[in-house]
Amino acid sequence: MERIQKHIALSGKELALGYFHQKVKKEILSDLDFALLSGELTCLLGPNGVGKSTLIKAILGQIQPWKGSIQLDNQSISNFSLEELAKRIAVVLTDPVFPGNMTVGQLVALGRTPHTGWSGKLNSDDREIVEKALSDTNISYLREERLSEISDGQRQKAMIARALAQDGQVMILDEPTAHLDLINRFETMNLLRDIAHGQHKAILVVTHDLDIAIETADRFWLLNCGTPLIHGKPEDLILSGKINQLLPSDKYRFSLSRGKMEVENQKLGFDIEGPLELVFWVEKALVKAGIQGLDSGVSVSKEPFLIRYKDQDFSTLEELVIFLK
Ligand SMILES: Nc1ncnc2c1ncn2[C@@H]1O[C@H](COP(=O)(O)OP(=O)(O)OP(=O)(O)O)[C@@H](O)[C@H]1O
Repeated sequence: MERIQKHIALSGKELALGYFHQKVKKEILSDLDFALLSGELTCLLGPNGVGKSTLIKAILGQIQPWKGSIQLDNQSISNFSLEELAKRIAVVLTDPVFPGNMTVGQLVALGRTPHTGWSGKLNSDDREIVEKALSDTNISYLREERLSEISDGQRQKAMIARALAQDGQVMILDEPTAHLDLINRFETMNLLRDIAHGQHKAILVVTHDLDIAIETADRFWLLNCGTPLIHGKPEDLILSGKINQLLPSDKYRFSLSRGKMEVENQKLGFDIEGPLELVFWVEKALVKAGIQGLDSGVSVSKEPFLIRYKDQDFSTLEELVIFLK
């Protein structure tokens, strides 16, 4: 099989990261290795407080590793000034503060700041890059709109356009879908994947949005307390069961057939017969209603949808639950 050699844009080796809290050393991440590949959308997932933002801060040069090193294009990031890093790594943080009266065009133009210096004066190349960033994110029509007068989804696209205008090889986004509805969450992540693939950028997204990440990411990094970073294609991590690393307890499980986390259902004291996909939802409704034991089984059929219990037919689960209670 031909092996495709991927370009490692950013890597970390044997990293130890942490903080001093009242002069006491508090190590958050130990012995951490990672490699962020160009041309891919990578999602970093892990529970609250595990150290995802801490890792991002280290990549951005805001905190220094206690041990190990981070390499950007095979050079230690400690060799780069913060200005140089800003030219190469664009970042989109969760709750950025920009004046509401700033226009989308002005925000995206700010992405050129690391290249223009203090003057902020754009030359024709800069203007072209800003226009391209607006058009790549499909928001050219918003150029003159004020940030306070556009939707959360549009503002997130504008933030991504600003990061694109920065024209770095690496883009890092901290929870870019946090305030968005389902469709905008998909759109944002699909846009990021298109950018990673089309412009060969290495994109790292910190997210708690497992469903959308499974649909869109090329690679997962799973971070958990005290264990090495697990990485791989989402589908490989699901099939190998490594995805369960994200689960806090046995109460939850990752359903292979449904592709998402589920609460482990208590075992019912009766049978439900019928097509599997219908049985699943009948079981869910009965468990939620606290119905665990019945005198006889339940059957469910499709077309017409009917639930039968003791010779009686119900056309909705609501009717069945009312009857059983
Ligand atoms: N400036 C700081 N000084 C001391 N401890 C800190 C500091 N910032 C974060 N921490 C601690 O580091 C740990 C990791 O925090 P971090 O914000 O990196 O987690 P996270 O994985 O990004 O969490 P979340 O998913 O909630 O955003 C937490 O225990 C936090 O309290």
